Amino acid sequence: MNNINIFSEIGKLKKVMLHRPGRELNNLIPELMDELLFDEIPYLKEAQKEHDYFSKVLRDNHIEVVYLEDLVAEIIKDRNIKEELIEEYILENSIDIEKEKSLLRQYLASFEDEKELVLKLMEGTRREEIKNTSKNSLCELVSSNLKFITKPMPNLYFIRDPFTFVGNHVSLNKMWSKTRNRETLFGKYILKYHRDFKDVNLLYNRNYRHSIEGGDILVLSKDLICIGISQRTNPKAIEEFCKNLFNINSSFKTVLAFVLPKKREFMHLDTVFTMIDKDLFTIHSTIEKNITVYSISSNNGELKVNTEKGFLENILGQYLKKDNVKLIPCGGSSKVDAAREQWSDGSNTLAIAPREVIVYDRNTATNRELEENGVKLHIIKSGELSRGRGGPRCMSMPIIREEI
Ligand SMILES: NC(=O)NCCC[C@H](N)C(=O)O
Repeated sequence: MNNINIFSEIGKLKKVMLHRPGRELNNLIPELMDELLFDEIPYLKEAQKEHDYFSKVLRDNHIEVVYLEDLVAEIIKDRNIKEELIEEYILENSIDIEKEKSLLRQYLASFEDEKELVLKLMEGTRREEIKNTSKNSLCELVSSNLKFITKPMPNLYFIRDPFTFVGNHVSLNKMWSKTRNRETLFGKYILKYHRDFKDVNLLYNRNYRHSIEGGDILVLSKDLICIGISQRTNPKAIEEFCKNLFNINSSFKTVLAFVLPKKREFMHLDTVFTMIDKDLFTIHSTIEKNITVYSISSNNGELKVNTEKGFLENILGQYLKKDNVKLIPCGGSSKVDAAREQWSDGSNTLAIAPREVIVYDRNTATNRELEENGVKLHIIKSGELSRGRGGPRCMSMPIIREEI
């Protein structure tokens, strides 16, 4: 089997990448909440406990768990790569003051331990960590009142979004927000230098103009991918992704593009729709009623786009060659439970095998519906992790799944 093998959302999961929430969460402050895409401040110690339990459930089910921070630490053992990463990180954080840049460079280079350096880049640097006593220019005077030299990256534990393994390939995503595009730098480095990933073909690149995020990309079968046209993913990016996908010698024949409301609570397709089995999905009812779906395929090297007609079950059934596709409503039949539980990622399940999923404990109505449909649940705690607006699927990046 290849180093990367993702031809469904449900094939037995063999290897997955995570990021353990770190001190970046301790750098969240109310005035930066909107910019950093958080609604609340999670309690780090509990968030780590919950995340460690998530990781244990995966390992107890014979899934190899690798951490992004360890992969990056491995490659920066090479001093040249370490320097290159520090330079690019400084550039991406748009620091205008030369003196500050050079102090930050020295500070970061002083981290001997590679993993500590990676965790520091993720955490951000508070102004008090580096003393720049000179206040000669207007920029220096103004920035002396700012709390951070580099801001934290608190969304990194939603590792689903910055890059996405598809088939034997990868999409290094261009993120909708400036803050999250910094996260894709770690993806860039492992895809460029890590022995397990450096020969993988790119379906998209972080320096492309239009945004596409991993939460919008769902690989349903070796033929079919679904992508959300969402707050975060632009139709132009989907066209470029499709061109590359169809040009590369891959098995995929069709991409279904789902039009989503451009709202924070539905920011990605996987906040409203996930795959549980070959013919079973979760859905949020607001989406199901109004959804427009376009199919994209390749016709003599050109993209061919059609508007699909009919119910979502039937559209999916047609492309998956299944007669009875069933959609399980998030929150069951209650509109109140549906709205509450979608907000806390009730629809954001992570399948570790067909009809076997990891879910948050708090979404009791959705979990009941899933069990009534014969789905095996692995329930994890969610008091702190859910505060970032992402669930088990958002917190995982599958690398290898068995084919189904
Ligand atoms: N795939 C996902 O839906 N990921 C959740 C991302 C949550 C994060 N706070 C964000 O706004 O980007």
